[in-house]
Amino acid sequence: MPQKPKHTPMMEQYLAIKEQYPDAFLFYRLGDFYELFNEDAINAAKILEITLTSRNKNADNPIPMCGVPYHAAKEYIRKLIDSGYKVAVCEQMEDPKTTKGMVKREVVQVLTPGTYMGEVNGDGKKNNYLVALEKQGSEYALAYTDIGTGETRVTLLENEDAVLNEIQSVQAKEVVVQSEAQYPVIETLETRLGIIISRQNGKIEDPILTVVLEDITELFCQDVLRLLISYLSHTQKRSLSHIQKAIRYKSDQFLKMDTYARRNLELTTSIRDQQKAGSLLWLIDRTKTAMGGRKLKQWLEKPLISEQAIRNRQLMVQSLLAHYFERMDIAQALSSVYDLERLVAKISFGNVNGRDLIQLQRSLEQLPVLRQILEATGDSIWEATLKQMAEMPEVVALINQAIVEDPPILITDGNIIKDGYNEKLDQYRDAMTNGKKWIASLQQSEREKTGIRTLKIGFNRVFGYYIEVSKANVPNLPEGLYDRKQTLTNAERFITPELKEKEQIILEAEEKSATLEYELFLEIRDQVKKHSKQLQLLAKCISELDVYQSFAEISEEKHYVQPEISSQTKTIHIVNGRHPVVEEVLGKEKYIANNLIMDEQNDILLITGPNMSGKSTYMRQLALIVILAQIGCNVPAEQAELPIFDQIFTRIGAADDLYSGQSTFMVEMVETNQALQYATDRSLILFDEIGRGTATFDGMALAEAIIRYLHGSGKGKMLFSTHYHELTVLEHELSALRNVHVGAIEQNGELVFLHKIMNGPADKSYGLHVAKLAGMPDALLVEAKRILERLESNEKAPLVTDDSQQLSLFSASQMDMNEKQIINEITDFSLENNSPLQVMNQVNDWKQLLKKK
Ligand SMILES: Nc1ncnc2c1ncn2[C@@H]1O[C@H](COP(=O)(O)OP(=O)(O)OP(=O)(O)O)[C@@H](O)[C@H]1O
Repeated sequence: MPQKPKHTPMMEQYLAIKEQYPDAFLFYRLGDFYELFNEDAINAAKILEITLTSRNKNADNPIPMCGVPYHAAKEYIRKLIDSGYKVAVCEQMEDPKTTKGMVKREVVQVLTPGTYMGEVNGDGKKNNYLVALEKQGSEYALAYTDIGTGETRVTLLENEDAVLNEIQSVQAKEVVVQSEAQYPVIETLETRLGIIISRQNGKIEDPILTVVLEDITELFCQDVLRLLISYLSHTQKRSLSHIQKAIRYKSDQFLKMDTYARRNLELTTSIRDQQKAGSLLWLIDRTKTAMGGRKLKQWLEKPLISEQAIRNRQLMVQSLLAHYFERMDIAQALSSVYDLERLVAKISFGNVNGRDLIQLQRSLEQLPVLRQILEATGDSIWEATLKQMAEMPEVVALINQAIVEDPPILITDGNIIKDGYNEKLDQYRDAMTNGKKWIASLQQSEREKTGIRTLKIGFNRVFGYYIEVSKANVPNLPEGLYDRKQTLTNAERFITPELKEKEQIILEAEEKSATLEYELFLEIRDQVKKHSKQLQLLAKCISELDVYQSFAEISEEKHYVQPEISSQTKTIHIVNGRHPVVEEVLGKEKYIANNLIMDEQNDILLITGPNMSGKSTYMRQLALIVILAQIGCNVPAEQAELPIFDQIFTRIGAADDLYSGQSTFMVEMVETNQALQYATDRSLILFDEIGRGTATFDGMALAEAIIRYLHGSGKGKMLFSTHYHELTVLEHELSALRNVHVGAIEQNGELVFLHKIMNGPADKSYGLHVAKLAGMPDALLVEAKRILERLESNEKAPLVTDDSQQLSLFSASQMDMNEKQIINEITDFSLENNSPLQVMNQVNDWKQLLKKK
């Protein structure tokens, strides 16, 4: 049997630890470096662009190796996490200087994309959620938490679509499942959406679980939370005390939008580059704190459907709108508030430093100010907020008394604690200062004593304090005055017993004071930690207040109005509505506001109009107004009356499905089908040019069939834009359908888009106008016009319901040229512009033509 290559004891230790963390890069601490070996080293060297070397270069099996200095490790770890990997940090648990044999090492934390607390990319206005998922029968339980804020939620979902939707809506990078779990959605998450799947045995006990499960009664929800906490416990290996009790939510408590809709409507990122710029969030975000920014994003992703809850938010916004100066003061006070949520997490996680505590103090100092302002409004709606915004004077006082104004980043180096806070520390400091003063005065007294004006006192790490006399002056020293310590080329160094005694006092005091400061700091931290729950509640209040003032600010600046919302009505009545983002980009003067009126009976608006005239903008405008209304913000319109919608379905624009690589037409059909299946009488459906992705007849047939299917099906309100003018005749037949069009006129030979929505179907020949403007040959345009007219005369009846249409079209092509010409001329012939005599002559011409046949 071949012998296994023998490893050094260190490698044995490394391999044993690595075996426990197969899916993470193991950062193995070796002195001042973290080293990586084997596969880890090969891969990390590539990703981190660092040199790959090897251990035992000359041996038969050199071990690939690379390393990063410990003080720079943070950046490297961040890079790996950012690229979707995990990192297990393995530290030396003993001091190598005082340990005989192998130093004990342990993994102290596993950093993963879903649990990373540092900022990966962004401005802190984004949550980083870790999701846990379980399946039982056909049902799923899903829980998530942001370890940086402790916020935790759990829900039950009934199918795979709902799971994918929820996970994408919280933008999770990592999903935890049970160790042995195997079901299709896991594969979809991993391969199609590129989400990291982590496997975990859900049985690790952690004291925080009791808190997390406090309000959760359903066993299945408890299970998935247990899995979530197990994973956190396994990876973080430290106090999770800031994780909050889980909130059970149901997805039907919020306005539902699937991933497509959210993406199409560009709520939090633009379609073009997936960045915040150009999105609705980008436009309306006037929050002053990072936690306010996160709250706004959460609200935008989950608009409300409860009339009462929406009205509540509206009241807060109106109160702030009515009190301009108070609002300005609030905004200013909020600008001095730091990220309380993250500070609490850091405090309980144990990685808080002096600066963080100063930030906490500064934030808390704004509380009385904020309370005073809210009270000054005299509005009773702030009562609940005021109750929750408890001031914490003892925390402020503690930090104020204990921590210096500008503490260092490290908590082990001293200079954090203020003078006067702790007697012992003051004594050490006195000893240090007095000792140093004594030494400083020593130089003067010794110079006087010896008459050597160049004598000086110095300090080095090896010998401590010494008296230095130049070689030339040494003979002038009285014999036996000092003890000789060191000889240099040009000087001699001496010490005295008294000097050494003082030195001892200083060094001891220095060491003791650093240790004491560290201990005191930990005590203070624990003191503050006791207020975690209160601080979290405060963070919630402040972040909401921040969103309200943000709503008020944008509403005032952009002249948005408070919409009248009601779950009773089915009428949409928007006067001079605008698309908030397009308006912002174009400038208010250039944007043409439009009404959108759909009464109880009118369920479908069929929108026609030339390309680029503004059909999809008009449709998106409605969706964005609805969403703004349901998050409690004012809306871009002069007046708005809206029902409360439960879901928004969209099929808009040409956003290819980049994630799944499906064809555009397939995506179109998938999206359309979602609406057909799941829409209710309270849903909003936006269909933009359904059928465009396939052949004309296919497309038109599908479009008409979809309209017919939804008409009278009681599936809410639908806006349907189309190029197929043929569909406009449906208005005669379908009572709940109404035609509108986007106006355009020809002016000085140019087609001018009015961007104005008008009643009735569009004029049909814009396509030809555009072709003419593009300079196509006249002959071709004449021919196109003839063909168009022929098609139109053949297709007055809707296609799908009349199979013979295809036939009559076919027979039309069998006609001879003369007949076709006559029919075209008859169609073109204007009775109004010809005298009776001219008409008779013309008819005669046609008869002659027919005879020639
Ligand atoms: N109400 C408006 N006021 C001013 N400009 C507008 C308005 N609506 C749209 N536009 C401008 O017209 C452009 C085209 O709008 P949109 O994409 O909505 O047209 P469309 O009719 O849906 O086009 P297509 O049929 O090619 O999809 C927009 O980018 C915008 O610049």
